[in-house]
Amino acid sequence: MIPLHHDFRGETVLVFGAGPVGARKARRFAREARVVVVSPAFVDRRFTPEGDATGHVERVRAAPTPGDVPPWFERTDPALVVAATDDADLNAAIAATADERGVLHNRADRSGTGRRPVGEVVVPATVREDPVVASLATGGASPALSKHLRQRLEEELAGAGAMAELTAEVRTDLRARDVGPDARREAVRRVVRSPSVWKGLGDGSTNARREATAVIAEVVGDEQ
Ligand SMILES: C[C@@]1(CC(=O)O)C2=NC(=C\c3[nH]c(c(CCC(=O)O)c3CC(=O)O)Cc3[nH]c(c(CC(=O)O)c3CCC(=O)O)/C=C3\N/C(=C\2)[C@@H](CCC(=O)O)[C@]3(C)CC(=O)O)/[C@H]1CCC(=O)O
Ligand SMILES: NC(=O)c1ccc[n+]([C@@H]2O[C@H](COP(=O)([O-])OP(=O)(O)OC[C@H]3O[C@@H](n4cnc5c(N)ncnc54)[C@H](O)[C@@H]3O)[C@@H](O)[C@H]2O)c1
Repeated sequence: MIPLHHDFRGETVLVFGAGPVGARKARRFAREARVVVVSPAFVDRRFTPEGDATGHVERVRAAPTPGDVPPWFERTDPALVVAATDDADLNAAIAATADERGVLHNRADRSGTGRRPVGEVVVPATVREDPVVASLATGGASPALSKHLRQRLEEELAGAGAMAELTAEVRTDLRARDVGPDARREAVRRVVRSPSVWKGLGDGSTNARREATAVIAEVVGDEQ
């Protein structure tokens, strides 16, 4: 399986089932999308989006049968549908409806590395250091391992978002100074590898910027 990144801003994600898994997926997608969760029961779960997102999750109390599934697609026009109920037949009907309509779908009740239709997506564990995002999956083999590796990567990626922003600025500055592409590439490479810049990011962006300027000067001189 090959990971891709989707932009869900302005889109709707339709989730069936509000157990721990449905709630987790709803929080995840509410970071960007409008999320509608359909379930007969909502037991004491958190539905506020992850991170600093301001979106919200719409909860609809209903217990659709497989035959009731298509009208939900018409009502909400989803970009992605999540089947997270504890009813295998219903989850299968949700997946089949999505497949017929060419809508991306995720089945919470199916793991394993067997072949999936191309519209059936797996939700990875993610580490976010905006704008950096790392996703981990095990081809459906071991979600517990994905979670464990995600926790380990969280430490590894601390500061990566700030590094992405800093190097984007560095690239823009070097372009403005008419530094040629080879020197620019070398300077940016040295910045992302520099322990002193990473350390500076931990201490605040002014320190990081100063360290980066010193590293860049080694490549292109220090004229402004
Ligand atoms: C990564 C993560 C993302 C997320 O869901 O947000 C995610 N599962 C997470 C946690 C987790 N899931 C399970 C456990 C208990 C330990 C265990 O059994 O292993 C734990 C750990 C825990 O809860 O501590 C059990 C489980 N998972 C699936 C089944 C279905 C089945 O086999 O029937 C069952 C068994 C149900 C049963 O038998 O009872 C199915 C899927 N779970 C996936 C993703 C997809 C594969 C990703 C991959 O390729 O690795 C896939 C295929 C479909 C999908 O959901 O997209 C999230 C961690 C988020 C984080 O913390 O970072
Ligand atoms: N992907 C994962 O990480 C993962 C982890 C554990 C379990 N699972 C699988 O995913 C399924 C969901 O897990 P869970 O722990 O949240 O289960 P759960 O049993 O706690 O929740 C199931 C939810 O589905 C709802 N539901 C029942 N009938 C419905 C209907 N007709 N329409 C809409 N919603 C309906 C229930 O009210 C409940 O909110 C499990 O059955 C299991 O197979 C997946």
